[in-house]
Amino acid sequence: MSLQAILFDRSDREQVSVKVLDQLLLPYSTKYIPVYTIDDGYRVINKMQVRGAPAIAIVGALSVVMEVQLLANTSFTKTQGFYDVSDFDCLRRRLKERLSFLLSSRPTAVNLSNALSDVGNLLSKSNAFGTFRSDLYDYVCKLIDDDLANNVKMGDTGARYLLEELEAQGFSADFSVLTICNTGSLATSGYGTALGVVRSLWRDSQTKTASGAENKKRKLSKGAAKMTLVYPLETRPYNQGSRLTAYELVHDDIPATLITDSSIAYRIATSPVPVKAAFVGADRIVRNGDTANKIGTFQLALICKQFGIKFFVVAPKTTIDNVTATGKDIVVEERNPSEFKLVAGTLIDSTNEEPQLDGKGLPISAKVGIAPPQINVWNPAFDITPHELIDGIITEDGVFTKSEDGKFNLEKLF
Ligand SMILES: CSC[C@H]1O[C@H](OP(=O)(O)O)[C@H](O)[C@@H]1O
Repeated sequence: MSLQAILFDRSDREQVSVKVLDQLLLPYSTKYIPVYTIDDGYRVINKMQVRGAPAIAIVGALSVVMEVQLLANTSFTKTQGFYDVSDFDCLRRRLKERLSFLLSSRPTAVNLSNALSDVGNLLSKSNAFGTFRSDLYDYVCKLIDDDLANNVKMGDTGARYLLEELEAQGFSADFSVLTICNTGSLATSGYGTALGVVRSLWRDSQTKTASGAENKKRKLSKGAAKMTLVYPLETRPYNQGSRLTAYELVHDDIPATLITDSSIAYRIATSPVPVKAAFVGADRIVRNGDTANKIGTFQLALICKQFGIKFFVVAPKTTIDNVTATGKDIVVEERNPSEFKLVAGTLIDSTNEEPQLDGKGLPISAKVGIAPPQINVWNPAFDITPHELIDGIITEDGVFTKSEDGKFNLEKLF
């Protein structure tokens, strides 16, 4: 059973419900927060209780579904004055304002913007509330289902691509890979993007180790190279690599060693199992291939270049920004200084390293200061990796590499 960031009960399309896993409490507490309105959606996205570009887009769109569901409830509409439900044109205008508000929750990841612009288009073309509500429900279900299917496809495609490259180089031993940020089940509707490739590589190594014809059939490549170790980087903000990616790797029993972002070069130089690739996610890929991703990705790409290690971006087409020409025009979100100066986590008993529990038996959350409160802080959530440092962009439509002039041709994705 994979970890689930979003619980969407769609068994009755007239009465759906949405809950979001509070990722700020992981890995010690599992608590789901109900989402009833666009304000709830804004809050969980903005506070980073839900994270990951695809998951943010899904939760944003689901919060619109929930607010629209409320608007179909007469006992609710009778007691509010915010929406004029008697006139669909007025309702449409109000909902469009609400979409702009929701979009401001996190500006860099393009998936939310793409999804809300699709929802806006549905609104524009609908001429009755009922049709809009129904089209919206169908749209969100497809967004969720496509995301999962595309992740599995990207995972296998990326893994096969690397394994075939290694085979072509005559490399047939065990290897390790690097990954940054949170790109797994918790960041998507399941399986993950960059972590999806890691999952596929691990499945392939297990089938190579196991015997039997059935296992042989499931191998992704003929070669003998096997991924036996993953290095997730701890990753800011909120150390999402250690809280979320490490948690998923432990959950799936994939051998992993967590490292700090500042130890990449030394780890590559000294790893007992050679590092053969880095797989990273993306929050926005623009027309020339420049990619916004979690802060630290750019330095990871530079170090990989120095060591001759392949660097791949893994993202679905919902992460493509087909309007912006280059990375210079991407707006990079800056987080609150307190997210850097204070560390939030679970109180741990230092004698046995077990979480300390409150009267109800629940882990106690705590914040501790790790910097002088007066210090100025620069805390960008993302950086931009120039396309020159990217060897391949893995999408559900295949692996895109650069032509001889050093340029990506991503036209097919636009
Ligand atoms: C499939 S994840 C894409 C992207 O989302 C993460 O951002 P955040 O956790 O801040 O929402 C991270 O940068 C990933 O690469």
